Amino acid sequence: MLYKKPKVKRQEKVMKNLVLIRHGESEWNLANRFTGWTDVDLSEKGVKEAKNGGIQLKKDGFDFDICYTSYLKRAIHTLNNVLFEMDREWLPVVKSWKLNERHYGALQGLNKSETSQKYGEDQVKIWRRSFDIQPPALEENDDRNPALQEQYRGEDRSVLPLTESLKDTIARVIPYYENVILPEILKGRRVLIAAHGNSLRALIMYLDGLSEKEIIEVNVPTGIPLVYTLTDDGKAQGKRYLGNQEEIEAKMKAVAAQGKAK
Ligand SMILES: O=C(O)[C@@H](CO)OP(=O)(O)O
Repeated sequence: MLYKKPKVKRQEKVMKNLVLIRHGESEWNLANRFTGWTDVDLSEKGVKEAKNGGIQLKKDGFDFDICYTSYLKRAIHTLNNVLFEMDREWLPVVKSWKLNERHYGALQGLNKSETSQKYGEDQVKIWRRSFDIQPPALEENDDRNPALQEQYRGEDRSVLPLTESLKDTIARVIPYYENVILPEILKGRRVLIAAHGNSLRALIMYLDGLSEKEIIEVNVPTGIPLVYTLTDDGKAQGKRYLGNQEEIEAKMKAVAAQGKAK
């Protein structure tokens, strides 16, 4: 018999992975300074964390077709180190300032503990983790105004921030995700996003459908791959951090504690 009727298989929902990674420890994470759009590099430990992230992804059998990152070198260098360890430096990488860290306004450069000693831990937690309260803004004529920086020279000045709340960050991260990244995922491309504590919190809030209260307690550890399982239409089904869960828990607590007066 030449033709055998194929057995009909039950149609299974195709699951897709989306991997997020926060940059490794930066020089200003190490110095415990508010960073935002300040373009500081990774610390030595941060480079190791990024490399370990890549080693872990490779060990767990992950592969990607396209990567996204911000305009800030701590995220770009993290992605480069991950891709180096995976022998995937040839992958296409798309950069956008829409994935930048939340703009921390006039707090940028200040030490988080000293700021807590001066203004109180409660105020610092509001600045760090409230949903819609902006830190004090930069002056227009401040050198740190993105409108005066080369990286943003192609942008309409009116869309560039002088400070941002998480809500403001969501207003740029999520449209970028929905309009640029999600269509690639839906086409079946395996996506890796290397970004920042608060631009990833914006994405996590959206993917997990968290409330304004729930997102307050979410802290993203540096250099640890976060794997989302998505349904074939892009809805998040679950997520997990790769690696030693106790270490990851300790890293999240350390991020939360950065605002302590000590
Ligand atoms: O300083 C920053 O830009 C961010 C990330 O490092 O800090 P925080 O965790 O305080 O929001």
